[in-house]
Amino acid sequence: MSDLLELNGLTKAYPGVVANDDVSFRVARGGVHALLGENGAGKSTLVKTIYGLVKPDRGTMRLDGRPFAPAEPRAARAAGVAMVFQHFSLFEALSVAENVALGMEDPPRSRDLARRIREVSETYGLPLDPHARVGDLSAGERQRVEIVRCLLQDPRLLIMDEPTSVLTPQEVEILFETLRKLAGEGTSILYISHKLEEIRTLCDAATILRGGRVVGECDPREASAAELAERMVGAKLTAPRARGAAQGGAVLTVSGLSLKPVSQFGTPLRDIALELRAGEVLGIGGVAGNGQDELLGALSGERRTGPGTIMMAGRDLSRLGPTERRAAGLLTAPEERLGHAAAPDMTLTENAALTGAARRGMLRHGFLNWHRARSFAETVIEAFDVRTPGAHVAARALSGGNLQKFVIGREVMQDPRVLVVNQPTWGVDASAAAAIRQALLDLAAGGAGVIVISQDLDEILAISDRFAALNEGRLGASVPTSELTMERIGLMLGGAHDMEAAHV
Ligand SMILES: Nc1ncnc2c1ncn2[C@@H]1O[C@H](COP(=O)(O)OP(=O)(O)OP(=O)(O)O)[C@@H](O)[C@H]1O
Repeated sequence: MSDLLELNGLTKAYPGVVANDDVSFRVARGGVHALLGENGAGKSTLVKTIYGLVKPDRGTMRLDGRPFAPAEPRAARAAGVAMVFQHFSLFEALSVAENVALGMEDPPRSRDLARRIREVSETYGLPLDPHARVGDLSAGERQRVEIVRCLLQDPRLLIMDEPTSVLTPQEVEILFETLRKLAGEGTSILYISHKLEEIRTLCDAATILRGGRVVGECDPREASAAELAERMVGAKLTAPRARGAAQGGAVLTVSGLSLKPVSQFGTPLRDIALELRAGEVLGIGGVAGNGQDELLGALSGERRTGPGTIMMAGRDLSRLGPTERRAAGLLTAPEERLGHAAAPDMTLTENAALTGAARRGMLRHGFLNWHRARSFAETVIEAFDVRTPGAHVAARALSGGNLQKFVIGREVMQDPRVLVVNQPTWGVDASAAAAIRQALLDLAAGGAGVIVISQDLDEILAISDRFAALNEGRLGASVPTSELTMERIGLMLGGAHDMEAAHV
């Protein structure tokens, strides 16, 4: 197999950090090449360089043997490079075809475009209706739109940054079949993921980055996931400590909680009830878009619900706003870290003050004590191993996983009575994910109640005492995790919990 892409000595520095340091490797034609590395290792910077979004300080690239230095994404696309980003960039109110047309330099007439979308989606097994409105599509279908948009450009290199984090296991299967077919036809794929088992089944080559440098190349099919993880971090991983917290009385009782969606694309919450005891972790699973964001919004106080629906140790919190709920000890960390959990242009100190001011004694006579805010931010950075030059750095300059560690650490370190987190380890590397899970377990062991909303079933099974499924805005009855099988979970996620219980 000849090489399609060749990187030679790529170097890119940001203030205080060398994101890519003399990076060289080759991607074979028709190869599925993984880019591995812990959070902040420099993976995104590297693929952004290939896609013309980042200009390297030094180093060169060759595509098909010819010098390649795209000044902007348009130039990279013209040369046959396509990229599917971690975050979707689609307009919900527009149709699939309209969204695809927006990303094209020279879109064909709409009837022709709809036909081409159908052709591509049939050829690659990615069922998609060109006239469907994007707002009505699931996360997996939205990703198909992004992929089909790339395929219409006939790419020679397709870059995918964490493509499976929002997909169900079935959708992952479909995606992998598509990628294998593309590779079989000669398209090269550069694939970033923290899910090492997936990399082992999909990829035929891997480059491992650590601290911006290439520290190894391997065939991931011949390495175990543990070996890959250890090469990424350069140390042996420790398994999470088991815990044995005694569970106390109820700290949070939710009953009759219903909520209308904010937009026509939202999910209503329907008569949700749950009881969370001190010292326990309740896992809430479900396919994306079944009310996870809405449930978090109702618990955080961003949306208000009827009186008596949210009770904390006998006190009615349902009419209180987020600040008052925080003061009472009910803390939350939403899924979307940039923009929701953290303000992108604010420094880490400012972001620490945003949610930590009251509980960490930063307010005096209505003024903020910046010294305390900074020292709280520094404590979180230290305790959660957030890789950044310091607390003065803006949230948007952190790599995704490092910002996630900061956001979770900021809440954990405020000593909550109840902590609710949504997708706590999304985009976080294996060792940092283990650290975050351990922090949640420790919090529960210390007597707090913890609710973990996640699409990662392995995660839920690893840390929860009980599991409940969210399906179309309804929360099924919870079941002790020790009694669960994958088959039963599948039925619960599909909304069949009561039927299933009746058969047991
Ligand atoms: N625009 C920027 N300004 C300042 N620093 C940046 C910028 N972009 C990235 N960095 C820094 O460069 C380093 C590499 O970041 P990068 O996003 O490439 O890592 P990554 O391997 O993709 O991480 P993750 O797995 O968390 O997404 C990090 O230390 C990050 O903080």
